[in-house]
Amino acid sequence: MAPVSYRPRIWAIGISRLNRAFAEWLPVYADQADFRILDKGFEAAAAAIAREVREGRLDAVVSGGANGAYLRQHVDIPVIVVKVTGFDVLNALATARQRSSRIALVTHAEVYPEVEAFCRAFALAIPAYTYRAEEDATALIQTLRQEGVEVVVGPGMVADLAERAGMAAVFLYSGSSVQGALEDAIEAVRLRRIEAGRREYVNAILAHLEEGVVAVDESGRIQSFNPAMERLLDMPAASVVGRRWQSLVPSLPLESVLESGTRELAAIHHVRGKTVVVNRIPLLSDGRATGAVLTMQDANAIHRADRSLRTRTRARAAGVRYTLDDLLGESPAMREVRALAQRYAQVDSTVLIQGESGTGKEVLAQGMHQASPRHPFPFVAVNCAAFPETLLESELFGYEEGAFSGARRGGKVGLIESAHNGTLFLDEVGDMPPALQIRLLRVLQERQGQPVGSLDAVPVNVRIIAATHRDLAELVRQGVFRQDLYFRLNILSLRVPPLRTRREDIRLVAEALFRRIQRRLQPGDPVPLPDILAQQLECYDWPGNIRELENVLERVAVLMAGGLEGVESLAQAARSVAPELFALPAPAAPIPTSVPVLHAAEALTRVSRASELAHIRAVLAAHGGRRNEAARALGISPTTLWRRLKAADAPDQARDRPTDAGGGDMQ
Ligand SMILES: Nc1ncnc2c1ncn2[C@@H]1O[C@H](COP(=O)(O)OP(=O)(O)OP(=O)(O)O)[C@@H](O)[C@H]1O
Repeated sequence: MAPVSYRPRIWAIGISRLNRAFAEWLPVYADQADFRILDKGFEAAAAAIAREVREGRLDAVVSGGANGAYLRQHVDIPVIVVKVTGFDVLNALATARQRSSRIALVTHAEVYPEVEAFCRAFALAIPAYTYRAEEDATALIQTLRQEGVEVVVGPGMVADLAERAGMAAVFLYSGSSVQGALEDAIEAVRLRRIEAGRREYVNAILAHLEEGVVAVDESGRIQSFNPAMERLLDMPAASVVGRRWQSLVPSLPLESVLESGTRELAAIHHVRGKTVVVNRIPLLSDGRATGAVLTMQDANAIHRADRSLRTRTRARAAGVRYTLDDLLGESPAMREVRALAQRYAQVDSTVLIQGESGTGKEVLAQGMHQASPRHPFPFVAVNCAAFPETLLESELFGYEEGAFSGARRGGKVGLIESAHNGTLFLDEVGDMPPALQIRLLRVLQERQGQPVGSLDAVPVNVRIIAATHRDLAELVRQGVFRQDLYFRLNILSLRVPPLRTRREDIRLVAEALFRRIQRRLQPGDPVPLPDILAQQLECYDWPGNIRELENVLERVAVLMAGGLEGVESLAQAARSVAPELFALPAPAAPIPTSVPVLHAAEALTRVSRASELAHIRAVLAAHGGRRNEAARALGISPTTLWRRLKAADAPDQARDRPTDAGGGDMQ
């Protein structure tokens, strides 16, 4: 808003008589404005004004007659023209009449209707003439002199010309009309500053909007053009303000809104290669449109906002629990994994994490997300092995309303889209059905997903981290995993080593996890891991890796929370809660003699499979054949346990496969 103390800077511009009148009246207003009298006309005056306006030193000018009319056309600030009232004219005529009866009235542009009416009413014949420019006035004065006119009544320039031509002259402007013009000029500056203050305020608000806004006046000329609109139309505001909107963007006219005074909302248009949503709103004053506003939004932005609203709850629910610091292990292999993960977190390339079950692949994926610039956005994890094919498809890609019977109203946003701007973690990617592999490949190649039943692909910005416990290269060789997808996923690669290959980590990880578990289970200071137990842990092979270690430690922690004294009782109790630790002569389990030695490589796989099987059987036995308990102890699901036993051709186990609900011996 205009500061209260602001003093308007005004020039009074006239020639001879008018300037004398200004000089007479200006002192009256000296306390309200800074005035300066300029004795110039037309082009010279316009050039001087333009200079001053450029420097920001002038707010308005006051002038009269043809000069005022000229300046109005040629300068960018308010020009207040001294107005001649009918009363002024009659006064001047009365003065002239005292000198001679041969009078002529010369006015700029128009003959005053009051004078005509007065002359008619009193049957007076006073010839009245008009002029538009200085040349007309000079020629007219010569003619009047030749016609014998003795007194000319007119504005300053006309009066000067008449005197120079040897006639008498009476100045037309009265003191009150000059006074009125000076007061109007002060008021015009004041209003203009208030308006400028308001415009600045509105522009400051508009500058912060994401939506493009243009405001036009009644004639369709642009008054405001915000930065968002500059970006959308790629036009700088400085070059468009004051121009006609219609000439800049003819495809989005505002004329109809200005004429009808009715708004048009949410119309879709294509402008400069973008799809935009446009609102056109008239600015009404007393029911009449005095301007209009057009707002424009990139349809993609609305789409994204809509999607993010729809997905917010889901994305939040995903949550991220781990950072890279939570990935325990100080062996060289684990240090290397953490260092690589830290580096990979900084880029957007797809990462493939390979490692046995329970080695911390998800911990690693979450840690990378947390260490990446995407950390404020969602981390969405999908277990590709956990869904039947069709369900996985709709979970991943979402679907449109009515895509299939049973489809939810309003459709459903897929997990890929939910991860927009964040990270999508595809766990067990090796188990992804072939039909979905090709769709995932498309997401990776084109960075867009296509909801089931929709023709439109939705652009997504996600970083993909995939993980598998399976040997993907081998699956490619067997033809069950697409080679092109494998290459796309395996851009950056991380291998998490199993715990048995880094035995030096076992104690350290176990101690840290033991503390963590105790803190979770009960308040108070955690007790250290008993040494006798730590030694036993170090001797074990950990087929279920850290997940299995965590399970064993949790059982021990529960046991110790119940109160145990003495090494003996601890060893005995540990034997009862974690019999698997005592079941095998670890670490170097002897190669079962039933494994025949063939080629070296094959023998190795057979050996590891056989030792795994022997171990599973031992744990199963230690748990009295209760598969669910044994699976939990091994850190694998009952289904996996069943599968392994079946693969080893154990028909006795395969017969009573556990149900998905984890039935069997669970209870
Ligand atoms: N290096 C580690 N440091 C600390 N905790 C770990 C580590 N590795 C695994 N864990 C713990 O083990 C459990 C299993 O980890 P995670 O789910 O990340 O394994 P995974 O390799 O993804 O297993 P799966 O292949 O079965 O999905 C988690 O509870 C995690 O806290």
